[in-house]
Amino acid sequence: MRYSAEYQSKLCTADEAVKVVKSGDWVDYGTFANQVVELDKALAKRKDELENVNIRSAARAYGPPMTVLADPKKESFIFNSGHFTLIDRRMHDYNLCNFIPILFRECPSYAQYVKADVTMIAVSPMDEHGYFNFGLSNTYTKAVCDISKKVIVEVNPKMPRVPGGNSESIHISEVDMIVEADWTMPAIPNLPITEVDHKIAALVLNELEDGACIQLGIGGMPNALGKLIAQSDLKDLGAHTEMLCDAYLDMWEAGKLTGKRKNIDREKMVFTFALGSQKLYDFVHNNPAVASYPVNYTNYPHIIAQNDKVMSINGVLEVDLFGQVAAESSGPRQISGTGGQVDFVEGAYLSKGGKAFLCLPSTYTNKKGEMFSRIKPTLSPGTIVTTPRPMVMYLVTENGIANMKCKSTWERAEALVELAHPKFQDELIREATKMNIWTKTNKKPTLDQMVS
Ligand SMILES: CC(=O)SCCNC(=O)CCNC(=O)[C@H](O)C(C)(C)COP(=O)(O)OP(=O)(O)OC[C@H]1O[C@@H](n2cnc3c(N)ncnc32)[C@H](O)[C@@H]1OP(=O)(O)O
Ligand SMILES: CCCC(=O)O
Repeated sequence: MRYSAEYQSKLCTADEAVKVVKSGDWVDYGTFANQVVELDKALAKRKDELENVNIRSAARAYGPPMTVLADPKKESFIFNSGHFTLIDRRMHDYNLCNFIPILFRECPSYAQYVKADVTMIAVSPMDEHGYFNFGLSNTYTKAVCDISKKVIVEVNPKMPRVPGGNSESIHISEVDMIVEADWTMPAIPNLPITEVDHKIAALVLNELEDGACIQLGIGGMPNALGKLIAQSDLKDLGAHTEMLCDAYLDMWEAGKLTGKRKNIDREKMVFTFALGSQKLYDFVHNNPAVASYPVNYTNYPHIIAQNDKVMSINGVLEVDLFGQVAAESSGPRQISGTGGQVDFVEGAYLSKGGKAFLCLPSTYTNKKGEMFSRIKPTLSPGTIVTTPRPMVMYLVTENGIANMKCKSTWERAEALVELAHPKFQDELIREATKMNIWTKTNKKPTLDQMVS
């Protein structure tokens, strides 16, 4: 094979490869399933030789990195993440991970602001033309490799080779070192579908039409919706999404996802990362029906909007009576991230016939069994707004669906009280009255009083 001599010359052990890391370096671990395993273990072994090495990543799909476990005092390794999964969140709870606020679509362009000394990325085996495919995560991987002083790939035959629109692979000539590995891709179990998920999904289903182009976020509700769509009469749906999850497989297997009515990437399921079951990973391998693109393609609103009837369906944590949406923190506790939420809310709104749905169960029950309303008079102190109120379109709970566009603050409050759990509605009305956004009961001043 043409590139085998070059491959052999760059091939080394993980221990040899990580010698390139120096104290004070920034090391990029990439996103989701492309985060390296063997190189991380090898780097952890250098704990006593290194200090102040910052690791940058987003959305960890495995357990905590060995570099973090080996150095809980953060003398040698400081772990940073631009988006929290359960794993990043737990590390952050224990002060073992920093959060970097990002707009996911902008990540490839952050290359101009960051120091990137070493990038380590898991890839699929090299093809006959000398390319390593990024497999399950296209995201901003190529952009960070492009600016990195050294690039190390961890080649894994279990990483699917995913056809791409662009930036889905790196050529051996751009790689400094190659390490081989054989770990299993992180499979995310299908989240159980609750009755509330099912009710929310059914409300969203009512809004969908033939030819819609679907973006689904993470969680049990999108999976419920995928299953409902699979059983529905809907036809010729398309997929242009940030995350490809198992719900798309359900829709595909039911013959719903033809992509025939898409205006761009016709007949292709477009995404920037895949996260789900091994069945999903087998599905994307060498499959001409899918195309991975970098996140600055999948997530830019003006690109999203080139397809008609874009239906964006994402999860949120809390909403206040003013319609501000919190999807990433509860008080100051970072739970998730902005991710691509605002990208798709805006992209769907701009799409002809498009709709953006932000969905939440009306209540949250904490570990002590106490139940709270997720619709709050005001967001709790410290809670971060993810989608600002003028951008918000449809809000959905198990109790109903409401379009916030063009609604005044009092109309929003009324609609949100309707979406709340009945147990909390009276209290919300009392608070709305105090805040002067409940015109049903508020005594409005007379004109004389107003001008005096
Ligand atoms: C991957 C994609 O989604 S692509 C689409 C665009 N991206 C986004 O929309 C990003 C923002 N959205 C998200 O990250 C998610 O949709 C979320 C976090 C809002 C919901 O995701 P889910 O998986 O349904 O969240 P889940 O119910 O598991 O809760 C996550 C955590 O938040 C906690 N939590 C949830 N609701 C609340 C609340 N109202 N108050 C306090 N904590 C809460 C849970 O206890 C859990 O914490 P724990 O794991 O430490 O126990
Ligand atoms: C890394 C971003 C994932 C998300 O949008 O939720």
